[in-house]
Amino acid sequence: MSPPLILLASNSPRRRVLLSWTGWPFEVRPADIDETQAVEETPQDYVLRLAREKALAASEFETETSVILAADTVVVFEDEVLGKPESPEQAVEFLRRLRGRVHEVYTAIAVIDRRSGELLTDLCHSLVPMRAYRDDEIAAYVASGEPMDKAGAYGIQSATFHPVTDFKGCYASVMGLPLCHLVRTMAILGFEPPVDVPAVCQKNLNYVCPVYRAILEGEDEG
Ligand SMILES: Cc1cn([C@H]2C[C@H](O)[C@@H](COP(=O)(O)OP(=O)(O)OP(=O)(O)O)O2)c(=O)[nH]c1=O
Repeated sequence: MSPPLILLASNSPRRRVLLSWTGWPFEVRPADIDETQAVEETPQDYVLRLAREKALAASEFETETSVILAADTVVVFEDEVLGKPESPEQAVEFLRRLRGRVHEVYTAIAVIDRRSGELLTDLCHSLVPMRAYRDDEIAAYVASGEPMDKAGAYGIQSATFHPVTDFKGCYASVMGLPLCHLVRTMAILGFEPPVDVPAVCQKNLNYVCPVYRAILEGEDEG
């Protein structure tokens, strides 16, 4: 089967970088939707719904692409969903709350096969331990502006703040796109990536994703 041309329905620069590692060709066209959480909606249902709604919104675009991909990431701490901070003050508050504790990150993906109209979703769950960074480190990180477009007000990938210690789950998922789940979902549609994605992840992130390995070996940890 010829490789799919993917429409990545996303504003996220991280998702662009991560998707580029799969070797699949893609175009980017963000889909803006209302991201309000519904009353009594669980974090899992919420991220899955947002990923699905972004993909469906993008399916209205005029495009030659054969697959649409959208995703959503949320941080969950003490049963509360922390999305992107609304102000620098809220970024400071989020980072103080998460400091020295473990929280959850959920990333959902939604994939639409435009040949059949089939829509598939998948969900990746990670437990993320934060280091006990100091208040002055928070202040410098928030002043850099970096936290403002990120769920929970941090980037696991930050080279200066490096907020996460001893993380063992799916790093790519916390960054915004679980490549393991994407490869699994695309395989259901009959698409294999042109490159060895675990090897590319290892090269770029310097670790072997245990979630990816579990999925490749048929035992899902995600
Ligand atoms: C927790 C975490 C989130 N993020 C980012 C990934 C997402 O871009 C963002 C979560 O917000 P999202 O609403 O999932 O995504 P987005 O608004 O950036 O892009 P779009 O909806 O158009 O696809 O936070 C990191 O880059 N690193 C992290 O460690």
